[in-house]
Amino acid sequence: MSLDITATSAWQKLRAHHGLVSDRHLREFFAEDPERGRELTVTAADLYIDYSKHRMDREALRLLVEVARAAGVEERRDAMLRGDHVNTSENRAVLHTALRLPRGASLIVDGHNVVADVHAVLDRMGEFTDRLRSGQWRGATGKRITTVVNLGIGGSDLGPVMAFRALRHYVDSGVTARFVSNIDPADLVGKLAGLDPATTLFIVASKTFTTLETLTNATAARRWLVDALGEDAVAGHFVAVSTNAERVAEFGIDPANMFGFWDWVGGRYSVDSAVGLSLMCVIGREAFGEFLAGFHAIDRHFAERPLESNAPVLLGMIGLWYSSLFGADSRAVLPYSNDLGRFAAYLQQLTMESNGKSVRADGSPVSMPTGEIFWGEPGTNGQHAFYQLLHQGTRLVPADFIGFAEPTDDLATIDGAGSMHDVLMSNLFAQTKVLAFGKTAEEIAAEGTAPELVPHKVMPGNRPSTTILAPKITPSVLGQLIALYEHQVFVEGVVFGIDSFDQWGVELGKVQALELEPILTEPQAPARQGDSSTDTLVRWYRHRRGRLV
Ligand SMILES: O=P(O)(O)OC[C@H]1O[C@](O)(CO)[C@@H](O)[C@@H]1O
Repeated sequence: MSLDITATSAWQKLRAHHGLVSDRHLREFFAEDPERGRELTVTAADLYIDYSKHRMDREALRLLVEVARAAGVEERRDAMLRGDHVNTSENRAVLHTALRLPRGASLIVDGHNVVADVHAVLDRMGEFTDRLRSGQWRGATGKRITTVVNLGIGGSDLGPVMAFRALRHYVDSGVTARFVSNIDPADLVGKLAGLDPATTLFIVASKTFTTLETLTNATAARRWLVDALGEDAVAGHFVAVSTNAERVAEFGIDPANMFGFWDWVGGRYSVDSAVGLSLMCVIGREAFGEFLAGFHAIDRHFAERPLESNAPVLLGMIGLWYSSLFGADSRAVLPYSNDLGRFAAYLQQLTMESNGKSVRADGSPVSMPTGEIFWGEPGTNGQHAFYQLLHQGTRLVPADFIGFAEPTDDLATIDGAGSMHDVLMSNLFAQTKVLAFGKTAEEIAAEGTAPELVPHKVMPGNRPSTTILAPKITPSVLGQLIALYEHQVFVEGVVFGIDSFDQWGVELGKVQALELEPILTEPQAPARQGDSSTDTLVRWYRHRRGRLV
């Protein structure tokens, strides 16, 4: 039986305490507890995390930790880390943390040391990328490969594409990358534009090697290559990343050019597996090793720190405080870094595919809202778009601000005296301050504002945020940030009592799309799907495509 956390005394105490503090303002919390800005912080590897601007006192934090304990977060964490089958609906271990264990470590799962397997694949990836980057690996015409095109979707795309952008300063060898995911042909056509088949290598990345989008794009890419260079060129221009050697071979890729991983790596947890091959191609094996070391540093923090000072536990429980008790639907992720422009999109799969569930592991219905909706854009762009709602809207949107001490690029300000990066960071600090403390009607009136304008200008404040600071975007820091969110998702999932590692909800749509496709394309197919909306939409489409009989 899965535990219903809401039936525990720990939850009831938390709920009761929420009733006492939920109407209080962050201004009051800071006035009563002036040290909270210094003390409600935690350091995890290179990350400095300030969680003081949350609508809670220290007692609420204590009770949140009590709930985490009552839910069995420590036991479930340890079970995951040692390879128990915590993905119960698929009866699988969940071992993305094994992907970043250092060489020489040992983790015996079902009688087998998985760390040795992980490093064997990493070594093969390293050898391949060394050859590619040094120009030893040549295409069919003898030319060096200058572009790798990753063909994958979901977890086989979002991680590499996000990290490639974030780590653009580490692209160092004349090999660059492009990423194609969508079955919309515009994606492949757009990304192939300007590429020379002779200098292009495709990485077909698919855990299952059955995903329609990826196999369709891979087939189209193969045609593009063969049309230019002939069938014999395929071997030198296609490699695969998958757990399914049989399907890879069927597709025509030599299994010698396949980089494997295992069913205990979930797609959305796979950027640090062979799925990161495209990233390794452009940043090299050493930088990729630093990326993995960053994940591992947070894994250790998560495994070893008491819950009271455990960053993923605290942040996961704070997320739950808002989603379960304040009814907040979403969390904004606001990196003050243009290079993290795809970070929110990456987190959307991580958090929403993991925790968007309605039943607990034993099939019983959940007793609280699950799955925070993650969204966001880099600052300062978001300030000129949706921050109005964050500041004065009626919805409560907790936000994660992420910033860096050192810029990846810097330029002088208008007067030539300052640094644009300093301006960027002053915006981050200003936004968290204004969100938390706002500006009262009295303060606005005292500035001589016309009385009728005062209500429009009131900044209510009491809008919570976490601030995560790091020295610089390096491969290690990026790994740390990803692992920080991976483990938050896990913590929340344990409290919900759900299986955070399956994704049954995406299957039916795939099946129905396969059923509908011939109805859209075959003129003689009966255009009836049984419901009047789908029938009418299909008829509209067939009509516009000249296929209406
Ligand atoms: O790597 P694959 O097997 O092609 O799957 C791609 C993505 O599709 C999903 O299964 C969802 O449809 C994701 O979980 C996964 O990351």
